[in-house]
Amino acid sequence: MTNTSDTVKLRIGTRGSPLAMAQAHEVRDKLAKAHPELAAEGAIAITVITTTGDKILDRALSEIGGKGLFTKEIDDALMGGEIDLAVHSMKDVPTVLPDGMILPTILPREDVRDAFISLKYKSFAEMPAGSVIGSASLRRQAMILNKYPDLKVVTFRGNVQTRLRKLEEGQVDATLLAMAGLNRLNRPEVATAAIAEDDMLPAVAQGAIGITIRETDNQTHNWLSALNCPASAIRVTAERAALRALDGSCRTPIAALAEYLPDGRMRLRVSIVRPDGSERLDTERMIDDPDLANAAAAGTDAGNELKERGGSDFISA
Ligand SMILES: NCc1[nH]cc(CCC(=O)O)c1CC(=O)O
Repeated sequence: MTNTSDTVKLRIGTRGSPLAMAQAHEVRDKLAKAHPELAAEGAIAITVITTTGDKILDRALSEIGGKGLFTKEIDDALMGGEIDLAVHSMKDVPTVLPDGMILPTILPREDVRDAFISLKYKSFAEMPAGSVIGSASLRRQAMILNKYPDLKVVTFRGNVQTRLRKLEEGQVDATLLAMAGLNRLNRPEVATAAIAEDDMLPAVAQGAIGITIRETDNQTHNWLSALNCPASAIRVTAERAALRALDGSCRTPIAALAEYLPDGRMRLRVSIVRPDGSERLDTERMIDDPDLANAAAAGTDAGNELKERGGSDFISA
């Protein structure tokens, strides 16, 4: 008699979107490769969990409000013991984790840039005044309006297929997605161009995948240690510390990017933008000998500086 539940050694929880599924499979494959005891067919189960963010498709995420739109239901399954680890796009993970949960693993980070996608134009600069760009991200909308005040932005959600159809129908002239997502879906050709970080600073942790587990689960923790990328973890830690410092402000568009320089130092850039694009504040920190602790300290410091400079007016606008 074969009973699959006997053979399952590890249960991965994930959202069901094509991108989330690709990420979960990547983690399963890496674990199976690193640990012979997980390599047998069926040793790692993948459980799909629907989140609030997956159910509400007709509104901007900022409008639905609250934190953890893509994580809450998965957190509950993890803490309730229905799954042993959860794979997340770190961009969607709130900066404060529920009690008893840890984030021991960040995979090697993908391309951090946003993709410009249009059937008519090669870049924002080519677009005539009044052209319409669809995005559900307050950060992308605000960054576009800040740099190109003559362009129009509208709220626009959906997967790659839906967006391409809407572009073809002419509902919008361009849309944006993360390069990382397109690459993981094996659809890099969908990007008309990658937008340089200087032109559009990415979201905190864009392009990074993180894995959460129960704090007490040493078995899973040990299995995962082979998968962590320390450099990516330090970068994400710096950016998330900045976000956490600014957090009361969940409607303020925030962007941040930590990068290693050729000399080994880390450069952290953080920006906040008014939703209508009318004002933008930037700051930067250089981190010598970056590690998790000094990256977090630099991020907190940068976030606090912007919070102070922006004041309550900017932050809750
Ligand atoms: N919920 C949106 C989301 N969360 C993570 C990604 C992309 C992948 C990544 O940044 O790691 C996306 C889609 C997008 O912005 O295009």
